[in-house]
Amino acid sequence: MLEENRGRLLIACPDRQGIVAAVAQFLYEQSANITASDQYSTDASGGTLFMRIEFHLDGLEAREQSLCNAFSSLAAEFHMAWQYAPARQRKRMAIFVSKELHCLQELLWEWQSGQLNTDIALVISNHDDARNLVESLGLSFHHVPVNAENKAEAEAKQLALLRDAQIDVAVLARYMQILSPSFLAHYPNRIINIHHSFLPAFIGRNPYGRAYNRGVKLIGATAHYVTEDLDEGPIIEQDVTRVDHRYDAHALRIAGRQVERAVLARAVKWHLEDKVIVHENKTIVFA
Ligand SMILES: Nc1nc2c(c(=O)[nH]1)N[C@@H](CN(C=O)c1ccc(C(=O)N[C@@H](CCC(=O)O)C(=O)O)cc1)CN2
Repeated sequence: MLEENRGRLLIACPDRQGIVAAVAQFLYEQSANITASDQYSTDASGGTLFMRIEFHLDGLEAREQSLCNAFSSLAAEFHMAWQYAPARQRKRMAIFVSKELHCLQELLWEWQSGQLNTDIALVISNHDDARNLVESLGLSFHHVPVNAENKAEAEAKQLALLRDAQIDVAVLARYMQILSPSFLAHYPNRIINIHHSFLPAFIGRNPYGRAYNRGVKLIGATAHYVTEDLDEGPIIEQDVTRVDHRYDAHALRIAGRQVERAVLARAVKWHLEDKVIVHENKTIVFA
């Protein structure tokens, strides 16, 4: 379907009868055709309604300002928090990586194969290990070393790179530096991290080593939006795989890579397609 004529509306509001009908009627009156619609209510008697609607409208770009102005009246009537996103606007993505490259490789492969509808504007790393891989694809690579002494300066460099590249979303693909609150404030719910455990188990450093010591029978990975609370941001996607007593900590790390890369790729794809709503440190994913 032609992307330039496709728009998306994400809505969250107090639930009551008639909201879905009112939104559908609004789009009908705008001469739009609904191509996908999904909603979820936490509680039909007074909970919160979440909606994701995709629609087709010929000449959308020229009409979207007036459409949004008109929708804002309906949104006010239903006390909606809402977001409009035209499908034609590919999100510009930055990827942060440290020394483990498997998640970066998965994102690059999915992007190359057309699975991820995004422009990878740059890759930033605190190590140089990913340079050859990234530059072999003609992508921009920036080595920004980070240590306890230069953290503020390093983050200032990173933020300048993100600003100049007009980034919409950043992905921490096994990036092993904790981002400061001031850094995060620039990109609320627009930085996605892959944590290499099934959160909330094993928050923080060395989750596989701790999992080994605990004798777990499952290991997992969690993709979440990054917040000040380490590895406690809104969860977007998770998965697990079975392990047993024969796995040492290194074997757990190797087995975990497959889960990490798949979980991150799904989470990033859903974000790029405007399928994720964040509400009260949780997500509603219209996958
Ligand atoms: N503000 C946030 N920053 C980051 C998060 C997050 O949730 N909030 N996730 C991490 C990734 N991560 C686990 O997935 C993680 C990375 C690094 C460490 C850590 O303790 N690293 C260093 C300390 C580095 C520093 O102070 O910056 C260490 O090994 O001592 C814990 C968890 C990415 N950033």
